[in-house]
Amino acid sequence: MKRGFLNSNKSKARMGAVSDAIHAKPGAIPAKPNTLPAKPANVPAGLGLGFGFDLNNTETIVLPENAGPDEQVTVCYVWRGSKEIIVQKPGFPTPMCLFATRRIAQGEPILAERPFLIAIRAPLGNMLPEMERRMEEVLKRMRPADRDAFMALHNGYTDDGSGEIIGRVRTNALSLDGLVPEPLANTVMGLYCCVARNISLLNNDCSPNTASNWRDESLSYHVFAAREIKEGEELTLCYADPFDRAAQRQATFKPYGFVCRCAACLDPTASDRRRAAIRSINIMELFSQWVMDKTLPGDWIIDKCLEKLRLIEQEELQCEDDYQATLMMLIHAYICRGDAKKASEWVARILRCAWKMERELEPLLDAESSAYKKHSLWRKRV
Ligand SMILES: C[S@@+](CC[C@H](N)C(=O)[O-])C[C@H]1O[C@@H](n2cnc3c(N)ncnc32)[C@H](O)[C@@H]1O
Repeated sequence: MKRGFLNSNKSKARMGAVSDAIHAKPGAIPAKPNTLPAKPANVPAGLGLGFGFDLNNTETIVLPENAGPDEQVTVCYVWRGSKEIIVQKPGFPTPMCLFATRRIAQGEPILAERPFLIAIRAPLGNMLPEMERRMEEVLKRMRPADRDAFMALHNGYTDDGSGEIIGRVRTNALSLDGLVPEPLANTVMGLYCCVARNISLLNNDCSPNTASNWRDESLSYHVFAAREIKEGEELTLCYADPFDRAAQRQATFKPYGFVCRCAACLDPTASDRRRAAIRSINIMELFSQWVMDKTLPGDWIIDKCLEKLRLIEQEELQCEDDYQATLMMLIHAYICRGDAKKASEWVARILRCAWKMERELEPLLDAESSAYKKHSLWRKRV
């Protein structure tokens, strides 16, 4: 999960769930890519690229439409067509779950929340005043308590013409994959962001201790512990791409009005070197090479994976896709070697990445499972 501009059971249970292991205090988010419905939603004629950034093709909707008075709702300022994408999702609106946790182990759910606002990512430049005016109308659709909570959020964009609302969105929004009608998806207009009461309070750390995913079917963000979180540790996410160099990340944080003093930013030379090394180890390519080239030692790819994993853990970047992808290659490597016992140990590790929801791997938890012998990679490299 990244900040929007950079990169929650009936009644109370639907409101979003905050683990009792966390506490929100003043000054204290590609999610799994969403799939579009099999049948494309009805998109009004004229909503296409040729029409450019035409705000007349937008609408304000409140979802779920028939929410009870104590159910969290989201005011969405979106392109026409997104409403159909959302309401046609199988299971929508799925009730959210309550989590009760104390010790925060890797993969434990911490917070599930339906945002109070989803909006088109604000355009820059001369569109800002028009966007701000439209957002004033959007805010009128929010419940008073949500509006108050929104306006109480920090605004770091006070001197770039953003306005009070757009400024708060830009400071606090998390980006959201999907939900954009087909003609606009994969364009500069094809990105939404959302603001939520609790998740928007997460501060930045370039080695964040949370990872999250967005679930269309409940219109909610879910935050998990990306690694073991100690008692008293602040919960964080990264507002920038953590693989950017430290200087580049600081430039990204500038409009937010802070200088990051996390461990990676305080020792940028060593950290930049390790982060570059993580990215330089293309584990998928190396895996293909190892499967084809039988002259390479049997444990060659395993050493590469372990090296990458060591660097990721040193930089505390378990929230990043590289971590889970490396664990997956280790599992594949052991399956290729016909070692179900070792593979199952790494399956147990990857299943702790609960934010990734790799449920199809569950049968491989049991080293005796017949799923191993049926696997397409079984004993491919013995
Ligand atoms: C999304 S808000 C986070 C919640 C905010 N701390 C608050 O009190 O509302 C983003 C703002 O928090 C502050 N912030 C976030 N991460 C920070 C950090 N690592 N160091 C200092 N300030 C930070 C900055 O003022 C930033 O504009």
